[in-house]
Amino acid sequence: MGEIGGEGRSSWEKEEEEDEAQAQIDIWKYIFGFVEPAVVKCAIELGIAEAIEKHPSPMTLSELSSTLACDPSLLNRIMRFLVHRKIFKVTSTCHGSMGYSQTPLSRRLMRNGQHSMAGFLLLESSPVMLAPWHRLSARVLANGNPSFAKAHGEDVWRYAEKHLDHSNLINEAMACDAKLVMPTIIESCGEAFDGVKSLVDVGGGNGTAMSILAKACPWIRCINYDLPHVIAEASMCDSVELVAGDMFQSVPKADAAFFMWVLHDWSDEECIQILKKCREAIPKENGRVIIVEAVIEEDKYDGLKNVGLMLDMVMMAHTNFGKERTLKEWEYVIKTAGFSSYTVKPIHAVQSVILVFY
Ligand SMILES: C[S@@+](CC[C@H](N)C(=O)[O-])C[C@H]1O[C@@H](n2cnc3c(N)ncnc32)[C@H](O)[C@@H]1O
Repeated sequence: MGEIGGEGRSSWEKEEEEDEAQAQIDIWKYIFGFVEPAVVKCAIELGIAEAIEKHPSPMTLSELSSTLACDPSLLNRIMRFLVHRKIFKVTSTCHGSMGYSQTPLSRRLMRNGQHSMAGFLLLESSPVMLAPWHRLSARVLANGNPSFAKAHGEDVWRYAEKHLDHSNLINEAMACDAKLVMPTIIESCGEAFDGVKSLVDVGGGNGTAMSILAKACPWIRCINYDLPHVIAEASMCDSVELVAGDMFQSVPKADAAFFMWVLHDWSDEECIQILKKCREAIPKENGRVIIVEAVIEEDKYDGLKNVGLMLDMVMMAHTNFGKERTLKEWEYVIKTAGFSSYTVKPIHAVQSVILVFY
C-alpha cells in the first residue's frame, strides 16, 4: 500500500487516476488514428502543398480554393486540421491578411519535391495495401496464412507483376525513400564503397538508388537488378545498367551487392538463399554485401527507431514471412549464408548500413 496523500488518497490511487485520465485521451488516438493519414492523402491528391509552394506569398483561403477549384468551406476545415497538426502554418500576407505557408513537413507532401514522401503515403494508404490490415488478426490466429495473399489471392510481388499501376506505386514510394537515404549513405558511410569498381543493387526497383550512386561515384559500374516487369518500367539512365532476373535464381556478378529494403520482405530461410546467391556473385577477395535495413534495438524505440517497429507490423501485413530484424537475427542470416564478418553503422535514417564481408 502506497503512502497516504494529502486528500486521503494513496499515491498508488493518484497514479491510477492519472492513468485513467490519460487513457481517456489516448484511446481516441486509436479510434481515429486513421484520420491523419486520410486527410494528408487528401491534401496530396488536391495538390495543396504545390499550390502554396508556387504562390509568391502566403496564400489566403480564397486564393487557395480558387486555385484548386475547391469548396472554400470544406477546404477551410481541411486546412484548420492540417494547421492544427503543424503541417502547414498561418502567417500574414503583405496585405495584412492571413495566409497559409509551407513547413518542412508540408514540403514532404509535394509529389516532386526534393524531400517528397508523397508517393510513400499514397502507396500505404492505397486500398490494395489497406485491405490486408483487415486480415491481420486472422493471420496471427492462423499462424502463417499471409494477409496480403488472403486479401488479393497472391503475394505482393506476383500481384504487382499483374497490376502495373500498383507496381509503379510501389516503385515511386520506394524511390522517395531512396532519394533521401542514398546521399546520407554516401556521405556518412563512404567506406562501404572503398575499392568497389562494380556494384549490383539487388531488388533495386526503378533504379533511383543506383542513379544517385552513379552520379556521386562515377567510377563505379552500377547495375540495377530486379524482376522483369520492374526493369521494363525502370528509368533509363546512361550510367546505370538495367538487368532483369530473379534473385532466388542468380545475381549478376559485381564487386559488391547492395540491398535496400529487400531482405526484410523475406523469411530467414529465403534471406539465406538470396545471400548465398550473392556470395556466388561477388569476389572472394574483398567482395562485400551492403545491406541497408532497419536494425531493431530492444529498449530503443524513440524517433526514427520507432518507425522500425511500425515497419515490422507492415511486413506482417504485406509480406508472406518478412520481418524487421534485431542484430542477433541479422547475425544469424549473415553467418548461416556463409559470410565471415560484418559491421553495423547507424545512419540518420530508419535504416542502418550493415557491411558484410565474404
Ligand atoms: C521494397 S522494394 C525495394 C526497392 C529498392 N531497393 C529501394 O529501396 O528503393 C523490394 C524490391 O524487390 C524486388 N523483388 C521482389 N522479388 C524479387 C526477386 N525474386 N528478384 C529480384 N527482385 C525482386 C521488387 O520488385 C522490389 O522492387
